[in-house]
Amino acid sequence: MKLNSEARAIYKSIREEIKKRIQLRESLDYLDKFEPTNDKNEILRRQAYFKENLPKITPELKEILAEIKSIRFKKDFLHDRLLVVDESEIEKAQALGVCEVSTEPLEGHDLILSTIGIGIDVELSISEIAPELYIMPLWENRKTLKALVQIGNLLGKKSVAEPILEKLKELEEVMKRRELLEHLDEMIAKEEKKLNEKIAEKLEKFSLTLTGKELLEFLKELREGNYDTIFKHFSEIESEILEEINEVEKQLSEKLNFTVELFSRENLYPVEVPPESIEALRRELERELKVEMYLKSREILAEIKHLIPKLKDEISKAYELEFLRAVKEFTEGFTFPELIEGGIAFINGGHLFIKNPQPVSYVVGEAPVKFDNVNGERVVILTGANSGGKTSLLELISQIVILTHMGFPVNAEKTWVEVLDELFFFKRKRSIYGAGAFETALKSFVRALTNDGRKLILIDEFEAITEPGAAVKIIAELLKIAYEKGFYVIIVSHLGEDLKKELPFARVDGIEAQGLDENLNLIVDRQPKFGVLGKSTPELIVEKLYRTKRGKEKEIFERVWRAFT
Ligand SMILES: Nc1ncnc2c1ncn2[C@@H]1O[C@H](COP(=O)(O)OP(=O)(O)OP(=O)(O)O)[C@@H](O)[C@H]1O
Repeated sequence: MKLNSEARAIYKSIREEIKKRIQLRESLDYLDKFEPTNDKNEILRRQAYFKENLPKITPELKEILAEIKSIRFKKDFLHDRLLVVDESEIEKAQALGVCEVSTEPLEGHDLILSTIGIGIDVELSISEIAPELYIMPLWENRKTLKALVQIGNLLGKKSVAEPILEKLKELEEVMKRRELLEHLDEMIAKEEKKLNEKIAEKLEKFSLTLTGKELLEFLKELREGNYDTIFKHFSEIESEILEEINEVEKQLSEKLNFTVELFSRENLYPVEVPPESIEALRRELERELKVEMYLKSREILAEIKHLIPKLKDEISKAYELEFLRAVKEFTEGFTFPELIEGGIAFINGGHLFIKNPQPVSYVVGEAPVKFDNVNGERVVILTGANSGGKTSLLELISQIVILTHMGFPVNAEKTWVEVLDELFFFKRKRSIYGAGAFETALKSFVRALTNDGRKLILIDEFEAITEPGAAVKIIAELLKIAYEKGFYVIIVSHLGEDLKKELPFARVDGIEAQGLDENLNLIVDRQPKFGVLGKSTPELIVEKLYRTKRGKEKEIFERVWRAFT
């Protein structure tokens, strides 16, 4: 379906409304599949799709879907491992491109894998050589997996994320240690500090327990060359300190699942861990964890690899579900239009961008709905009060027509729409006057009339850019052409009376102001009266000014107002 630039702007604002409700970037692509179309079957197909799927959306899905992230399995070159293969396999192994390949063991790798029995046995496949490339993205996206499980439960379809998560649990232990390794320095520094505080306390207590009597005893033993006793006394404290050190090392070993000997026994106070010992420990731990990580990943992958294509499927289904959820949120209270031939009509349509709009019903052409004073007119002149809602009505009609052609439910209680080839919306340009503006407007209006096809042409006050006399002639002639070509036209005009004389086939509708409310605001019935010329009621504006102004101005407004009464 073709839209002129102002109709396209309305389409864009509708898209924006849906877009801003979509929480996942990947779901935005679905919106592109719903461009307005003039293919009736396609519209019916889209309606069937929404009718089937929108009821599945429940409110709980919003929060769960927000957790979904795409899981990317990227190929990467792992520098920590070497693959040793036979001369004949070298090309194939290199083509995998995931790690260094050689025909003999080389120095400097944490992991040696091999097809010829030098190191851990592997086959020539990425999942055997670098299983972490699959397992790590899954591990890092556990939130997505959990969300998929929840979505599955809500929709009554078991998710493959469930067995994947179950298997990934086997990785928890290694991962915990990996995390500890990241904080190794802090952890050791903390233990070191705690230990030194404890030793300081012990030393202080010990020095207090050395009484004067004991001191004299020591001197005696010393004189007699009885060093053992003295040594025994002092070594008590030394063994207590060593015990403390052992205890701390035991705890660290348990945490890291690795025998740790860090503290120097040479210097007992303050105890110190030499930086090179920490470094050596880190290297050792890293190496061990790498091997463990590799083996566990490989084992897990062997069991879940076949589930990955299904998982990818589920994720793209989740993106689609998020699109549908946003559509459902946007179209709450909307209904599906019926596709008919011969006209466009709706009952109680609500403008999308007016807060608490008064619902409006409208018809152009023939539709299976009866309104008084309506006889299937295809050309309508919309007249009436200033700020009555004429422009807003044209916008509402565009919104309903565009949503229909997108295959969406529409913002009205009941709707009938003929499938169209083109929608034109000519907006009034308030600020541009003069020959240039007139010429441009005339050209685009004529362009809208040239080709054949099923068209709806909406025009907002064409006469504003030329003088009323000429405007009647021009508009009347153009509307005759539109009528002859079978186009639907709704034109806002203050020249309703004059145009009606020229165009017997056209209907004139009117939006009317009913008076002023207690705050002197215009009370307008936004529902146009069919077949009735709408008065523009400037006397109400005059009355408002007379009632709100003071002094000399008030007197003048009063005189003008009296002229109406
Ligand atoms: N159905 C409605 N319900 C509530 N408010 C509405 C409705 N239609 C229009 N309005 C409000 O009325 C005001 C005037 O609307 P609009 O500009 O469409 O009137 P208009 O008849 O085109 O005015 P003008 O004669 O100045 O061109 C706007 O503020 C709009 O939000």
